Amino acid sequence: MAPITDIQYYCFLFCILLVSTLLFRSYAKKPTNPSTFPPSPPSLPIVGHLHLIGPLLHKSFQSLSRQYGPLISLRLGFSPCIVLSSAALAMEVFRTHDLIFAFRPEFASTQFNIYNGSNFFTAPYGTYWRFMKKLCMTELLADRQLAGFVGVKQEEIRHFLRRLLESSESGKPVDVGAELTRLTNNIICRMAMTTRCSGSTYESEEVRKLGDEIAKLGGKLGLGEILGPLGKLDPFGYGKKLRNLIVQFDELLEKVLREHENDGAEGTNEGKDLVDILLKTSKDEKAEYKLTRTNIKAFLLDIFAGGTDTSAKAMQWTLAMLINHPDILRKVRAEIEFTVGETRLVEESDIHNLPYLQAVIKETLRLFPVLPIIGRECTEDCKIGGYDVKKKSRVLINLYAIMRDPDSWEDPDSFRPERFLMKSRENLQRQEEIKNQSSKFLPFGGGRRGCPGASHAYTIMHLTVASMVQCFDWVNGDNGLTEVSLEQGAGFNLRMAHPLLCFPIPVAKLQPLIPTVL
Ligand code: HEM
Repeated sequence: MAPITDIQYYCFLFCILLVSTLLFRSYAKKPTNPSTFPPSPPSLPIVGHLHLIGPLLHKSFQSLSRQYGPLISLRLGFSPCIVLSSAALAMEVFRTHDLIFAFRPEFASTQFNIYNGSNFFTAPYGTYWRFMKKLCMTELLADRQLAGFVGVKQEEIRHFLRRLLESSESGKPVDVGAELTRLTNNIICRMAMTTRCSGSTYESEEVRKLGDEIAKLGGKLGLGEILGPLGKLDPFGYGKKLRNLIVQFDELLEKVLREHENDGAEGTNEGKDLVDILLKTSKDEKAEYKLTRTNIKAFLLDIFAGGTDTSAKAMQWTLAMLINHPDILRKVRAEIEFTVGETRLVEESDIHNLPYLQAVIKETLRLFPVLPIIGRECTEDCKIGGYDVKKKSRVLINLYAIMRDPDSWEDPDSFRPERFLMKSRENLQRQEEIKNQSSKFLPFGGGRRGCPGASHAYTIMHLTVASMVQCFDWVNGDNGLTEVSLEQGAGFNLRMAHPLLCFPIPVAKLQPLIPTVL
């Protein structure tokens, strides 16, 4: 069958909506007391509010919330949802009602996942989720465990710098996004399984590619959500493709698990990778939850699909902002030069002495949260912002709007890393302001379902961006323009609309430090 175009896809979705909504409306009941429910913009009979939504969902939600308030009720085709766009309301979800909102909505696409029901990301709040969360925080993604991978991260960043240097020698621009994705994938892959794959890089490379494709297809399938239950019909076969990819992923992981089992995973966790820890836990008869083989593979899929592309995209935005703000790039470099000197490459242990670099990363995540919207579902009726929210409502939290809200942030659309810095002589009011940032700076979500990989993501972003700035000057490779286009691409992730192509120019005195052979 010839590949379908996006236009055909949208037309098809529209036709199905037209027919099915007419049927649905004849059965649907109106709420008994609509006035206590969140306000809703005027809707059309068939598409609901779809006509108000552009290709950038987070931006469309942001402009609707500016018009109708920070809590609105929408219907996107067949999908009703409540959209929340202020820090105060997010805190009601993450703090006041954290427990009843510790669930994720069920998406039609999950039925194409052969691990459905075993993933950590989508798991309902219950024994399995609590067990995995604890395992993440105390072992898998605990600082102690991550510290054991300092060498892996350093080595992979050296490889990355080497590749940049080779590109600069070839005179061709580098696709920065592709290189960063390769870097973050390689790091996660080695952390998860490479202690046993080091002899044959085939599995790790394949797992990396599949994880990447699965994440992309998952995003595409999300579009079918507007069909509601009809999305399950999988009109264009994306679901089938997704299932096939996960089956391939599964076969590779089986091989990796068997290799690990043959080598044995006894003793302490020291020097062990994530698969070792997961296998050891699955054999623990006294564990509060009996981890299955499918749980292990589903968790690995979660961290490949959710933990690599995210950091890579955030770093692309950071570099773009630094190219567009050369004065800020100079400050980051000066800080590195002052702290690290010019005789060695920056290391993980230097990061805590680089507050300005940290502020730059935070400011980028504030302006460009790579997961701009997060979904939660409540298990009980509750009140948010004084409005009634019904049990099982799908609540979408617009992190993008929250972190650009003029009521929370001064000059919200400007890139000003200084807002995250506190000087020792700062007045009390400013100290209080910085302390309060945690309730409105939410790139990793919040509450008990907040991202467990934040600490790892920060380390990778700090170290990589510091290395890129320390070793190279960056010139935009797009048609000789000085500034990088900050246009956002369509999709569920906040990505750049155009590939970030750049010429890395090595800083002469540091070039000899980039290893030629690793
Ligand atoms: C810049 C990088 C990253 C960003 C911006 C990010 C952001 C997020 C966000 C917004 C959520 C949803 C939180 C919520 O519902 O409140 C999330 C969940 C999650 N993230 Fe990340 N993430 C990043 C990197 C990572 C990494 C490196 C890993 C793993 C190594 C990871 C693993 C997860 C997992 C497993 C969940 C699901 C947690 C749950 O449902 O309990 N993330 N992330």
